Amino acid sequence: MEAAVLVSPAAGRGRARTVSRAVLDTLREKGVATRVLDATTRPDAERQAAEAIADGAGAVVVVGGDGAAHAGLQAVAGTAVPLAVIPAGTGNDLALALDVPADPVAAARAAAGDLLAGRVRALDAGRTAGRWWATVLCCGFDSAVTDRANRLRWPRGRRRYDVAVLAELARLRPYEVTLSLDGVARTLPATMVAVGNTAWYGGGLRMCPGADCADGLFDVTVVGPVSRRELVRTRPRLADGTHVEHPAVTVHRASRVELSCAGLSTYADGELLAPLPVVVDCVPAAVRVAGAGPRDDQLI
Ligand SMILES: Nc1ncnc2c1ncn2[C@@H]1O[C@H](COP(=O)(O)OP(=O)(O)OP(=O)(O)O)[C@@H](O)[C@H]1O
Repeated sequence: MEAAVLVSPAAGRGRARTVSRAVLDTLREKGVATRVLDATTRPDAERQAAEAIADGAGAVVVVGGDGAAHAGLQAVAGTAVPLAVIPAGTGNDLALALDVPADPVAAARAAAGDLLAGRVRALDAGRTAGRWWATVLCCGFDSAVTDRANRLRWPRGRRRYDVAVLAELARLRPYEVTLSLDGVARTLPATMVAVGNTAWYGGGLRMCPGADCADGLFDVTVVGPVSRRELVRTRPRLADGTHVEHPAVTVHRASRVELSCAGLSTYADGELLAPLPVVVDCVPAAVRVAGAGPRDDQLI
């Protein structure tokens, strides 16, 4: 078994690079041969992973956060080649949803055990504008914040997001969104719409708490019109998913979601995906995952 290994150099502010040595040692000690890819950009990572598969690699192992998993996903989705996610980013929402051990070495041990035993878990994946994604696709307030943060030249780092949040809060108004769920369309005022294949996004926020990544359906959380005060007060409830009890929030299930609204973009797995309008399809069991829980054989 040879695995192509993608290390996301910037993930977790360099943590992925730091832990990659121990991860590689663990994979090799367990008997997984490794082919380390030296991609420096995400498109490069996607291309190199696809080439490695075409060249016979039997698995793709990503070391990093959700952006790294997103890159690996483009190469493996729709194939029989398994993906293993070693959490080393800032958010790691896919690893959380898959019950991957939080410690990178433990995650590598679990991945190696599954790869060598041929044990995989099937994961549904979202397909939008020719891209695959695994966690949550969102548009509305959060995507506007990210768009604004990306446009800002100053300040840098986390504070850029704080400035963008304040600016978007100042101009908060519901978007006029046309949302179609399995062919049934409605136009409604929404602060944001989140389409969840898995529950978490944004680094541990349980946006779509009931999402099951193996049921062939998305959980769609729609946040209707809310005041600034309500938005700020309700946001902490994202940590445990109880925001869905707020009267302005509705939750739906569908396998095909169509979204349109002028001026909004969509993000999925934390990465910019496409401007609206988009069609979002849930592709059942599109990905095979190694190293995911629940497992009772932690010591393999
Ligand atoms: N193999 C790679 N090589 C270069 N760049 C990558 C690679 N994988 C991902 N990236 C890019 O690097 C950025 C950061 O990586 P990543 O998302 O993995 O870490 P993070 O942001 O720390 O974690 P998280 O997304 O879970 O919060 C991403 O936006 C992604 O586009």
